[in-house]
Amino acid sequence: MASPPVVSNALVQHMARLHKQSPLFVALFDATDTTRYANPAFLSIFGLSTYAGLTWSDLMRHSYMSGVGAAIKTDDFEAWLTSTRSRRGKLPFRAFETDLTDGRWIYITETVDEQGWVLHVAFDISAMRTSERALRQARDGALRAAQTDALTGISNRAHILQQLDQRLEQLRTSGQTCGVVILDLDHFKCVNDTHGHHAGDLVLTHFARLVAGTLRREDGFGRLGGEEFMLLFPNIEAAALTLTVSRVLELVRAAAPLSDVPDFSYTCSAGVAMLKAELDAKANICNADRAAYAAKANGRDRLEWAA
Ligand SMILES: Nc1nc2c(ncn2[C@@H]2O[C@H](COP(=O)(O)OP(=O)(O)OP(=O)(O)O)[C@@H](O)[C@H]2O)c(=O)[nH]1
Repeated sequence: MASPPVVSNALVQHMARLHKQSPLFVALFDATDTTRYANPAFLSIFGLSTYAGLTWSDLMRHSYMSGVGAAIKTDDFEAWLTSTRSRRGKLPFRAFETDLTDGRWIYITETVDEQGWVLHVAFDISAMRTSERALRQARDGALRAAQTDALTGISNRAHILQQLDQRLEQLRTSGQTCGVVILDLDHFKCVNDTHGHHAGDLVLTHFARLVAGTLRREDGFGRLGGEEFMLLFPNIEAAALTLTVSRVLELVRAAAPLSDVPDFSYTCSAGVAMLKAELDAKANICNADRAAYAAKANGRDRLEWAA
């Protein structure tokens, strides 16, 4: 059998030279979403001369603040970031179109490896027929809406379950482990009953943003329904998962999400499990669900591991 081609230094140098001169926008981000490579064309989008130390979120924030680069049309950048991050780097491949502040229109491809590194290759499609652009944009918008929870902006049930299937597949094919966590807000009915449904909505939105801010890019976070959420943590040890979830519970406990009621606080309970290759998606969810139920039964505001 022929052996796989060797990636020699010379080959790498050719690739680097070609990327440098290519009009394609090429960038590579590691699992923490820090830029590890960006060619001059990519940097020119943002009017930057270096990418050193910049994360993808930094690039987006830079665009938003300076008006150079990605056209980000929102009044609430942090909400936009939470929502966009819930779709970013979750599936092995996706492609979409976006516009730049200078009026250019680009087509972006996003390829994700099993270690959570993301390769972007994008190209300028400004010259392509504009008549079909509105249609394509509507299609991308519809896809985003179909994946997004309307209230919190994170993944909806269908999107997080799609990610769960993906993680199960990776566990079966390459042994890549993944933690699954069910988070359920405590006594949430009481929040609605005491402070009103609108306040309840604010708490849910606040919770989603707070938790999203603690996650790695490859982690999945979705709202299953009501006050129940699911998290997926690929490539994590049990001890680290316990620490991460404990930190989430701590942050929630310390939060004051209602500015009108400054002494209002809330808690949540967590059921934690590692995905099991021999179980289907439903049975894996049941496992974490049972643990969440135990956390409720044992007094709430705590995490329990699945048996
Ligand atoms: N404000 C608001 N409330 C919601 C939403 N979705 C579900 N709820 C409410 O969430 C509450 C969930 O109540 P329960 O299932 O009894 O659970 P709980 O009060 O959190 O009690 P425990 O889970 O046992 O701690 C219900 O009152 C629902 O009406 C939403 O989108 N917005």
